[in-house]
Formats: sequence, C-alpha cells, structure tokens
Amino acid sequence: MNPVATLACLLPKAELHLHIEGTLEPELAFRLAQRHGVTLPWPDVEALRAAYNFSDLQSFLDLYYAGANVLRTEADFYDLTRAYLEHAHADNLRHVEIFFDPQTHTERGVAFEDVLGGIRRALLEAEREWGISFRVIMSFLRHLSEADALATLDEARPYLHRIDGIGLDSSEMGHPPSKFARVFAECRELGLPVVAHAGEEGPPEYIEEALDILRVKRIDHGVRALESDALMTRLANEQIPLTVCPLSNVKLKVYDDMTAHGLRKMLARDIKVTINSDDPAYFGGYVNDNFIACIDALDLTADEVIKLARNSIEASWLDNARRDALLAEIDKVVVEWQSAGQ
Ligand code: HPA
Ligand SMILES: [Zn+2]
Repeated sequence: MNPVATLACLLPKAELHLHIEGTLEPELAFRLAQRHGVTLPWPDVEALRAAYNFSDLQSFLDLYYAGANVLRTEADFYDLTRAYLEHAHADNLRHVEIFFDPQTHTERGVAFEDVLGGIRRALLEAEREWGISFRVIMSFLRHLSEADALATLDEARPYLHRIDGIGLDSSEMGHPPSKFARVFAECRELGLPVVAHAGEEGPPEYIEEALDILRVKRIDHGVRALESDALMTRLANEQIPLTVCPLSNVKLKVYDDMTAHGLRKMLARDIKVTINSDDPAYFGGYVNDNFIACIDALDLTADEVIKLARNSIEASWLDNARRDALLAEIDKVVVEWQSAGQ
C-alpha cells in the first residue's frame, strides 16, 4: 500500500458525519427483513447492492428510507450500531458523533425509546470494550415542515439528557436552513450544540444561512463553498469545521470523479476540513476507504493526512482532556511511522 495510505489507516481519528441508518449493509437488511417476516422489494443481496447506482441525493434518499423500513425494534438498532462500530474500531476511530433520524422511524410507529436505546446500548458497549467515545446527534428531516421538527423536539424532551446535539439532513434543494430558524433557536436555548447539512447540493448561500440564521458551529458537507471566494475566506478565518464526505460526493454526482474533488483546495485555503463516510453501506466505504480514495486520487501528502486526522479531533465536541490525549496519540503514531523508515 502507498505509505501515506498506511499512515492514514493507522492514525487515531474521529468520525463526525455518519448517519446510522446509512450503515445498513444489504446482508443485515435481509437478516432484519427475515426477522420481521417482511419482504424487501429486491430478490437478494446482490440485487439490492446493484440498486446502489445514484444520480443525485434524492435518488439515494428514496432507497435509504426504503431500507430503513426493516429497522423496527431496539435489537435492530443495536445490531445496526454494533456492526458500524466494528468497522469504526477496525479503522482506528477513537471517537464518533453519529446522526439518527427519529422521524424516519416514529412515523412508522417505532418507539423513540427503542431507536435511541438500541443505538446507545451499542455505543456504551463499544466505549467499554474499545475505548471509542461518542456523541449522539438528533437530526431533523428538512423535506418535512418546521412544525414537524418542533413536534419531534417535543417528543424528544424526555430523552434530551441522552442527546448531545441537533442536526439537519435529507433533501437540501428547496429546503434552506432558514426554514428551520425557530426550531434551531429553541434547540440552542436548550443548550444543545447545532450542526446542519449545507452546501452538499445547495448553493453557498445555504451555508451562510446555516451559519448566520441557525448559528451552527460546524457544517456538514459544505463543498459548494468552493464557488464563493468570500465564503472560503470566512470559513478559514472563523475556522468553521466542514465534515466532508468524499465517496458520498462522488456517488451522488456532486463531483464527476474523485480527482475533481475540492478537498485538497480547501486544505490549501486553511479550512478545517475532516473526512467522513456519511452513509458507508451505500457509498462504497468507511472512513479509511474515504482516506485511501482521496490519497489515491488527490495525491495527498503525509502532512495533509495528519492535518485531517488532527482536524477530526479538534472539530469534535470532546472535552479538552480527551481531545489533548487523542492529539498526543496521533503524534505518537506519526513518530512511530516516521521511525519505521518513511
Ligand atoms: O448525504 C446526505 N445528505 C442529506 N441527507 C442525508 N441523509 C443521509 N445521508 C444524507
Ligand atoms: Zn450526511
């Protein structure tokens, strides 16, 4: 393997942009369908995997919501999250901040308690077993109304001590951040940190709205900032982290191929970018796969890869003590890698 790719795989890292529903591998989807006596609209695993051929965000979301239909019980959410954390552990992730979409499940009659309970049971287990720390981010679906988001926040009130922050995802075009101004204000008043998907398919103005109206401190995706020099300068000056998802961007045709990806240009402008997997079961890989794809296509240097790993820790919501400990672990791995002859 390219020595820079080896380094990327060895480095301790955090993942900050991961939809737990997007970690549903076809094999598990069929196992859960069988568990519940449900028939999926595909004959087998191969046929489902072959359907992962997307033209844009919406074509993916249609499949993603269809797949989520097999997630019904606390045990299903536990199994889903446990399977993701096995990949996280194998990729040397030491901290994860994961989204869940309650509206996708409560609309189908699944209890909020079962969704959050199953996810957290697996996270607590991985923290004990592998030392992976975590945060859980409740995400509102932006294709639904703000009134729906406010109702979801009300439903979440008994569980807010187990929810670490708020996000905004689903179909971006036509659903600007400003649509959710009131519900985000209420979340901020509750003391919850807020993030939002912006500038994945939507224009740079959506990123500005997320910053100025929703007052997010971190942007999910944000790659269309590259179209506005003024916004690029602002993101660098304010050190606003962007949780970039390279394989996702290529799969959803934000870029024609990985060589066209803007990640390296953003690093060169001193923007605090991180590498994440988004929906790894659908987009062809987990965090290390994303690093390797970028290293191969963009010829990232060892220094750039180290910077990306450090950014993932610095952009997280970890307390200072653990943040410093993980940054020190990165330094240690770099020294070992260098003394091994690189
Ligand atoms: O990449 C994404 N964008 C918007 N919504 C989503 N929900 C899951 N993945 C995504
Ligand atoms: Zn996403």
